[in-house]
Amino acid sequence: MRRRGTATALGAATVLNAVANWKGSAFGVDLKTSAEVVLDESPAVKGDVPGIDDRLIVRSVERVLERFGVVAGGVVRTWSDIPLARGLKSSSAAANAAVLATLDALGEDLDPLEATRIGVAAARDAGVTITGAFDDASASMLGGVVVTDNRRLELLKREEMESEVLLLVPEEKIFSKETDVGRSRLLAPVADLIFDLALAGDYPRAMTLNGLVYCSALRLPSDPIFAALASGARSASLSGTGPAYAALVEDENIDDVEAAWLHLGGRVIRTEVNNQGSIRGPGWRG
Ligand SMILES: Nc1ncnc2c1ncn2[C@@H]1O[C@H](COP(=O)(O)OP(=O)(O)OP(=O)(O)O)[C@@H](O)[C@H]1O
Ligand SMILES: O=C(O)C1=C[C@@H](O)[C@@H](O)[C@H](O)C1
Repeated sequence: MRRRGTATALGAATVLNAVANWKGSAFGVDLKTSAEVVLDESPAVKGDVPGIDDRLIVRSVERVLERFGVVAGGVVRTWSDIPLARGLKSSSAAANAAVLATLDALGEDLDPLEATRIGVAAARDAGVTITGAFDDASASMLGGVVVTDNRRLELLKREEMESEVLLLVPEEKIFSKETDVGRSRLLAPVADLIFDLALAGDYPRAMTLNGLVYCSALRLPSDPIFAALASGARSASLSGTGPAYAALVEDENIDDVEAAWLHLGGRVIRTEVNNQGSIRGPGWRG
């Protein structure tokens, strides 16, 4: 038996970080991770991604095999243009791509949210997340903007959103598992208010408030948020646990926001909200 499967999943950016109160909101962006899974009769699943801890993608493949009662080994590989450990959901995209590529190899189908929950369980197994990050995983899988309850693994809302997106990506890496959970959770009552804004569909205001609150909790600079707003961005926030920032920007202001952010150091990526979501089968491959 030798079966090969492929898939491509999205990066995402934050409207509301769920670490404070387990409720989160995020939107898919046009950055991608592709995975290839080759299943065979070898005794174990192995990762082949030089320089990256492969436990997350190996567990993602293993959990899909367990779900279908298949005994197999093999290899999982990924290619990505999502900067790692910056808050842009590289882990959610890697897990989703590995899950979908395994389904592709097996010729099996799962409801997209069930597939997402398998990736979240693998992220917990691999210890790369605080809440399971079902918000990020759903945005990566479904595209558009989502609002979720990460404790109950429930999708509360999803809608399409049209916007250009700018990302400021500092050099430094911050792994989600190392975030300051204690300081974040002190702000849970404020996060509840941001959640109400997100659930009401007021994503820009929710996002900017989230950014100010989490920059303060995590002792990260809020200057990129003010610089983006001063240059005409509709909203800006720290993304996830940082250190990257995301802004929703109208076409005519993109050059100004990009110039303001370039002054702050780091890389600026121009992208847009992706409403299509992750796809199974051959696609983009970095
Ligand atoms: N392309 C990839 N292939 C395999 N594993 C990956 C890949 N990208 C990320 N990962 C896994 O995800 C881990 C990083 O997860 P982490 O949550 O810290 O970063 P992030 O998802 O980019 O940030 P955030 O969750 O704040 O958006 C890596 O250590 C690795 O285990
Ligand atoms: O690890 C986690 O549980 C999370 C990490 C960040 O990406 C957050 O944005 C997300 O809401 C939750």
